[in-house]
Amino acid sequence: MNAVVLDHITKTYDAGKVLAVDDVSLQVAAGELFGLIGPDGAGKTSIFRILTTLLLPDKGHAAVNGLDCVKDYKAIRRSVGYMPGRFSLYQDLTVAENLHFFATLFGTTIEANYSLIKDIYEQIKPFSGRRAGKLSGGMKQKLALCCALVHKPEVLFLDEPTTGVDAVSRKEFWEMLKTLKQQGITIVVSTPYMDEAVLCERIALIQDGRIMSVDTPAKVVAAFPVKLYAVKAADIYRLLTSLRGDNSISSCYAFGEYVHVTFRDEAAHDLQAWQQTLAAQGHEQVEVKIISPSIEDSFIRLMQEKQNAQP
Ligand SMILES: Nc1ncnc2c1ncn2[C@@H]1O[C@H](COP(=O)(O)OP(=O)(O)OP(=O)(O)O)[C@@H](O)[C@H]1O
Repeated sequence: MNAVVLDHITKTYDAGKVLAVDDVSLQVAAGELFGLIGPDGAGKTSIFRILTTLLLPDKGHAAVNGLDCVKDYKAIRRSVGYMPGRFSLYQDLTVAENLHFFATLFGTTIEANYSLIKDIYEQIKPFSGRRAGKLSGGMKQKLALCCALVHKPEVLFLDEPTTGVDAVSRKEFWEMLKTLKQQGITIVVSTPYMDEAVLCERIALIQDGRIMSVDTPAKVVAAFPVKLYAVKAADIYRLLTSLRGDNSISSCYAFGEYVHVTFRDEAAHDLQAWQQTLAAQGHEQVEVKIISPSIEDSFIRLMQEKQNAQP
């Protein structure tokens, strides 16, 4: 069964002036760890708010566990956990008080479902008397996750849970999600970090309210239609400027210390000859290689294809 269904969902704001979600359809299977991947303003929060019954769509239907997000909102609210992008915690309440508060809201107790949160809560238990406002980002994130889990939800919605959190806490967080998944919970998580996409079973790449691709991370990357090259030189800015002036190049963008390049034609490009051409143009310490695309490369490619398709 599908745990989450979006069927041609559209959402606008400001009397239709802002199109936040544009005819989105997708399904998440029960027990899946599904990622909604896209930059700020892509429409991720709007989708989460529709699925958690906090926002009405303009058009389309949405369902969670077979329940309609409009008609069955009360039943959905009981059966889902939601960790909003900006922390949902009460800053003046302590760690223990926050957790107790959320348990009481759902008519349960911390003890009733303690096995589900135990591994996560044990990590913040030494600070149980500390006010939430005085916790580090990583600890707030763990507490917010415990609060979203305390009523044992069947589906967990996590909106950018790792934004603003340090690298170690991010890694730990994804480990926790894997454990929760093993316990049968369906997880829908959004992130602007493309490197986190590979940690999901399936992903939807979203931009300007539209889904550009839905598949496993491996298949999204495998669908990259052309060869991808990485070029570097001592002066990366100068290199980028001269590559942008080359008509045979279809796309080029800075990517870490390299520039990623695709060509208009798929003829074999002699790496050595290209390196020599760039050196003859005055570029120093030139390095050219063929690379495998990442999710971010796929995202950029799909975005460009979308832009090119626009009239
Ligand atoms: N209440 C609102 N009124 C007007 N415009 C809004 C409102 N909420 C969101 N928007 C706009 O709708 C679009 C989608 O926003 P949304 O918050 O759903 O995206 P997001 O991917 O979650 O990004 P972010 O991480 O920045 O929240 C953006 O252009 C945003 O500015």
